[in-house]
Amino acid sequence: MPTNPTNPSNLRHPALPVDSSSLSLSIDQRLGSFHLQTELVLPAHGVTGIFGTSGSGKTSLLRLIAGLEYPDSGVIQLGDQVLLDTRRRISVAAHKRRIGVVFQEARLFPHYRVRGNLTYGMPAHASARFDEIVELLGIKALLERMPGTLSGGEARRVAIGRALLSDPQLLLMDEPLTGLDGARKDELLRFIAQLTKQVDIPVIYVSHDAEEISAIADHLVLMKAGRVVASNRLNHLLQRFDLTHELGGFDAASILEGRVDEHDATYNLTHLALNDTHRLVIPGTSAPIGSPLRVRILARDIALALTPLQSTSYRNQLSATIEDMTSLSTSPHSVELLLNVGDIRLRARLTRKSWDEMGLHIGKQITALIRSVSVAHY
Ligand SMILES: Nc1ncnc2c1ncn2[C@@H]1O[C@H](COP(=O)(O)OP(=O)(O)OP(=O)(O)O)[C@@H](O)[C@H]1O
Repeated sequence: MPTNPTNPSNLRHPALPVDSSSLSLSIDQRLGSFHLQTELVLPAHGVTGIFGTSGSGKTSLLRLIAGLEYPDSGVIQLGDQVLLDTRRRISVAAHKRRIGVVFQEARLFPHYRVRGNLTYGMPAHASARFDEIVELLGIKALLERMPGTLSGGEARRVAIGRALLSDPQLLLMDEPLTGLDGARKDELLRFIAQLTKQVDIPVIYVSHDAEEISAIADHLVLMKAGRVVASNRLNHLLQRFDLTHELGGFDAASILEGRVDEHDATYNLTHLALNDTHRLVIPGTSAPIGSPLRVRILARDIALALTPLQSTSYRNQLSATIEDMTSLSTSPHSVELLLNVGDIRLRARLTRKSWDEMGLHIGKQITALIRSVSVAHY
């Protein structure tokens, strides 16, 4: 990779607001007829999902951050460290960026045992974390195995371990679940979601799978044709009616974070506290009491009633106010609603006929009905 670019562009890259360890970037790159023009400031903690249709520029963006590609012009800064500044002819080499990368395929060294793969590129000071990370990834029994003998999920976990042991300041994951089948994919997805909570390294997670992003991301960057359409907290973007189409693939839904309050062993249900006053009954989980849990409720899985119902199979009845409503030209039979449940926002979808017949309006108090069996948890 060149360190003295000969093509400084005349594009202006405005100063970006930088938190102590956030990632900020301003990139301009032409790849054939494709033009990546991206300005972003990403959080220093948690998982940022990069979502967009095929060819929107997700992988190109990741490769630029990793230092595997060099843009026509741009600035990339991780915390107070400038990784790239084409105008000042600064470019930190990929291997010096302290960025761990996990690709679509594990890319393990075939002639090294798992142990050798894990320690490859591990700085001496990171060796103290070897046992902890091996434990966390559940790969102790695999240490003496050759990569060719591993299952896809095992190999992916080793690749994640190798990236973590390189002592990164930032972890990039490019579709790390590609090619895994349903059960293994779910298992590794839950595992990565847990891992990102335990390891306080910011993660950028590229995927075109809405379910994966819903399970894992705190922040979402929505890309289209090389540009950032929106960048904000996942929940915030999911509430935006105007992005319903852009978030194609995401069913209109709400992501809620709660705490496990109680397990009902008789019926295998879990009670989740959403806040001081609201609870949800969801399918049973093994999550310990008090632990955080994320749930996703699809807009189409919420029904409304004017008053609480007495005899009903709906296990969840939340008192709510209609905060906003719109109709989308793509579905003229329905209306999109935003419900206010205390400090929580819920998206709901009804037929326009129900909206009219029930005399609903913005500001009206209603009861939101949610079937327990419809709630997905991660
Ligand atoms: N070296 C290159 N030369 C020409 N075009 C390129 C090059 N690299 C990428 N592109 C084009 O840039 C666009 C963005 O590619 P990129 O791989 O970043 O998209 P993506 O969002 O990751 O897609 P996918 O979800 O399919 O992996 C595509 O149209 C691709 O064909």
